[in-house]
Amino acid sequence: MSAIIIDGKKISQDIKDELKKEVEELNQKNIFPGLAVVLVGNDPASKVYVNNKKKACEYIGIKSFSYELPEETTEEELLNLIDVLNKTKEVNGILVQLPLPKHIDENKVLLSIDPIKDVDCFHPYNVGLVSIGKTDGFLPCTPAGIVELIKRTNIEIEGKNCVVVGRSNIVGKPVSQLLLGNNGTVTTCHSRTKNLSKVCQEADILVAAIGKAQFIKEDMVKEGSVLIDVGVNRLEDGKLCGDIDFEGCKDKASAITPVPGGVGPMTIAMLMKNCVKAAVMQN
Ligand SMILES: Nc1nc2c(c(=O)[nH]1)N[C@@H](CN(C=O)c1ccc(C(=O)N[C@@H](CCC(=O)O)C(=O)O)cc1)CN2
Repeated sequence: MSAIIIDGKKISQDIKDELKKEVEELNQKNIFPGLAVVLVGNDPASKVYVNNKKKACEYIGIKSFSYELPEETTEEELLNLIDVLNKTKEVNGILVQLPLPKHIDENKVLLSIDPIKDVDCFHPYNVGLVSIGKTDGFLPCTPAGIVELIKRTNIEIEGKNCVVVGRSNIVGKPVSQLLLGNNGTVTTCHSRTKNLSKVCQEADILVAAIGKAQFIKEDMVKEGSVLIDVGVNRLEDGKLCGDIDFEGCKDKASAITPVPGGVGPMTIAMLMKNCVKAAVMQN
């Protein structure tokens, strides 16, 4: 069997085009969405992601306010900036790029963002809303991107055995919640899960968010399953790869996301969607 390669680049471009139109209509009603993008430190990957977010804003017509702060920025300075952004009317969404430098308490920072401007959907208030099935507000970007990829490929989630490998706050836990909200039967696995291979072999939809290059091998996946790869790992030769052994699994799956060009671009598209939603909610 030859799997459908789910094209995250194309689907994310479709979403950005839809949002561009929506923003043009909002502008007619004097609504001008704005996003504050905050980067602390010198992490090279974070710099790339932040630049891509600013480019996406420009394409869609969202005004971006950029704050690139030095590595030595104190927690208090960052909290003060967020306080100002919380009160700035032109800023509808606040994004603090993660990871933050070690001396800054990430939870404290995420808690300080006004939930109505929390376009990453990291604030416990918004996380709570998603967990009780309220999905008309902000949705967590990578998890919502995964669900969107599945739906736009016309794959049914309802009644499917969904296995999520990874339990991070950014991906594993929230994607499990969203799949459950879509009536999937969800198992969340982690480093202490017993018989992981056996659990994965039962998956109709397998989401790999482990952070280990090519961890999911062909013998761990079911024939005809849908494989979603959240990993972004760099191999010794400098090439990017996911948490799934793409070459080994692609002929066994019915659909699979590549890395790069699968889930990654969807994270930014869904962030943009939340920004537009934020502007609408605040007006
Ligand atoms: N505040 C946030 N911080 C972080 C998030 C987040 O959603 N909000 N997620 C990740 C990083 N991230 C977005 O910020 C992100 C990661 C990867 C991609 C992406 O498009 N990946 C490409 C490959 C990229 C490359 O060439 O290196 C792909 O998979 O095709 C986009 C966004 C952690 N921090």
